Amino acid sequence: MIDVDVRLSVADRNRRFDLAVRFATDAPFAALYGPSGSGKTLTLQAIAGLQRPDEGHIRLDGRTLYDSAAGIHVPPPQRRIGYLFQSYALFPHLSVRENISFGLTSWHRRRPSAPERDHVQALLDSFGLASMADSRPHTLSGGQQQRVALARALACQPQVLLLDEPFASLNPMLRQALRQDLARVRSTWGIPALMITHDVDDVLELADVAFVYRQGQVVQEINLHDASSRDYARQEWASPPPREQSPLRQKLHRMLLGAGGAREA
Ligand SMILES: Nc1ncnc2c1ncn2[C@@H]1O[C@H](COP(=O)(O)OP(=O)(O)OP(=O)(O)O)[C@@H](O)[C@H]1O
Repeated sequence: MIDVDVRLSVADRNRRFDLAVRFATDAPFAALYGPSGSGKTLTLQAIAGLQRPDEGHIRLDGRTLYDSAAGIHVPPPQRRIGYLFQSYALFPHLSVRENISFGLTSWHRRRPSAPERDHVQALLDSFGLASMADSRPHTLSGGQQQRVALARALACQPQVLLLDEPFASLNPMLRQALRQDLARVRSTWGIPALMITHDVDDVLELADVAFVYRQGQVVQEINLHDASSRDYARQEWASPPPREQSPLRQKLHRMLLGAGGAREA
């Protein structure tokens, strides 16, 4: 399905970040998991064509989207990628139906074709949005807005769905409902997905494989269909990340142990 091997650097006046990631999978649902600032979003942007890597290749279902050696850089609109942003990014002045149809129109073709309109209607029905098709996004709940964003990402019949923390701004109950929606959509429409998440439950419930990020690199690949790997992920990621033992914290630790009557090891 997807084969990514890219190196890219981003910098502004004060900082620089180097991404050097490599992963390939045939799994229908892959998660990118790792700490904040480790390069997950940059990876999705490179796949979508919003960031041009310095070197490497990106292949999707045998189609080359980027190849530095061959001089290939397919422009974003031709990549057939559905991108779901963390913040939904719905257009406030457009109705639900117009938001979903947005990618099907352009300045010289204002109305979608009849088959495209049927496809949009099927998405509205499938996501339970038909009754609010003419409403504006601000009148919808967070979960409904997220469904509109998901339907919009699917409207152009993408080859892959890129999901950037799709449930981040939802409460736990809505998260659970949306996970089920996403799993249903994935199997109904048969579209592979690549999802960034910080939530171990997203990984355990949705993903077939997880690529673990650290400082701009993929450091681990976890097969979620393997029972021991699942247990490892559940235990490893459920606990809070280790806290840095600064000299001040070490001193505090010693003081507290001392105050509790325990001897320092
Ligand atoms: N245009 C840019 N100029 C300079 N630094 C950048 C630029 N874009 C991203 N970065 C830096 O690159 C690093 C990786 O960013 P990225 O958004 O990919 O992280 P992430 O793993 O998706 O984080 P999060 O999980 O918080 O979304 C961050 O330190 C970010 O500040």
